[in-house]
Amino acid sequence: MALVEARRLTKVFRRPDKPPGLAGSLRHLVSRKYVEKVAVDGVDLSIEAGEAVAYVGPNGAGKSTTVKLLSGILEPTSGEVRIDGMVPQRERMAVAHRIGVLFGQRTQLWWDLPVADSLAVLRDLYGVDRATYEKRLKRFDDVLGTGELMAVTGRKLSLGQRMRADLAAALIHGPDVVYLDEPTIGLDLAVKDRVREFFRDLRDEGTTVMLTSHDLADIEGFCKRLVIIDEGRLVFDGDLEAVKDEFARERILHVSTEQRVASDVVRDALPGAVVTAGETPLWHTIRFDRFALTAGQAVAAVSGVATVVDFRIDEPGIEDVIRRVYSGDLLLTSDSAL
Ligand SMILES: Nc1ncnc2c1ncn2[C@@H]1O[C@H](COP(=O)(O)OP(=O)(O)OP(=O)(O)O)[C@@H](O)[C@H]1O
Repeated sequence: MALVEARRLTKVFRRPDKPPGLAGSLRHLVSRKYVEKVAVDGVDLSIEAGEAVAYVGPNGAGKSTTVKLLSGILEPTSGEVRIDGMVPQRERMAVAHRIGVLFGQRTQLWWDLPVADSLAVLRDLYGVDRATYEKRLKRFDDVLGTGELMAVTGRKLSLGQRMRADLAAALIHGPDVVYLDEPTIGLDLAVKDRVREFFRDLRDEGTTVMLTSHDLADIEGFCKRLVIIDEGRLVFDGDLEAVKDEFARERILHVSTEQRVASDVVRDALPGAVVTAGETPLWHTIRFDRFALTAGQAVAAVSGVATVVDFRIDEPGIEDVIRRVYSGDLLLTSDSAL
């Protein structure tokens, strides 16, 4: 059995449908109406030990709700979750020892306590022995620079400091499954880099990671598997590189020539490609289907009409893949990835 298993996982939220104002509140008192929101809709997901999975989707797609269901914070409306065979909603303490959760938008540090005290409370709660605790603190300090934050109270931390301290709090008990929900949101680039490096270390040590992020740079080079959710349903579950290869067919070649050549001339040399003017009059941008043409053939074709001085090729990014899934271009069916 996989380390993390969700079967037909569903969460329906019910909230009062209350007309605005006092009159509306009074009316709601006598005739209560509710609206239902299906936040997670029949999600099946299996994550093996050691996998790093990217969980992406547009705003309101159901990502955070899934993470809350997988960690036992929320009770599913139907379906079930198992973490190493245990149901997190029932075996709370046993599962809490195995998982770490970081919500980028919310802290789990105590507002009025110095970070050191928050971490010590968590240490005692999880029964982490002193030597292991000190070793982990040192490591967090080495990679995340948390040492300088120890004496600062939760409320005084800047966002970047808060995230680093929260990561330490999420991992102080050495969980083997970690859910990271928007872990780099609002961080400056230097802190992002440190945090990403830390995630790579975690993954390389065999920690199972599920990462939710709108910042696709968090995902590239970190997660092998991509899971996409939209309106509560999984619309894609597969290998990130494979899907990039299969669906991001377009290659973009930027080429500069010694002499000016009209785009039409280049276009005639490259039937099927889309040729537009580049960043300077000596550059052209050529979009082509990589299954129809190789980059070498494209460069050779331009060389036939002018002397090529320089070129570069843009690889398709994960943004392309996700954009295509959202636009319905990349439709997944039961006999493809899902
Ligand atoms: N406690 C709640 N009560 C009612 N509706 C909720 C609750 N929590 C989430 N929702 C709704 O469920 C849907 C999914 O929300 P969720 O936060 O899981 O999305 P998300 O994919 O994490 O979005 P984002 O990327 O914006 O954080 C949204 O329509 C949201 O408004």
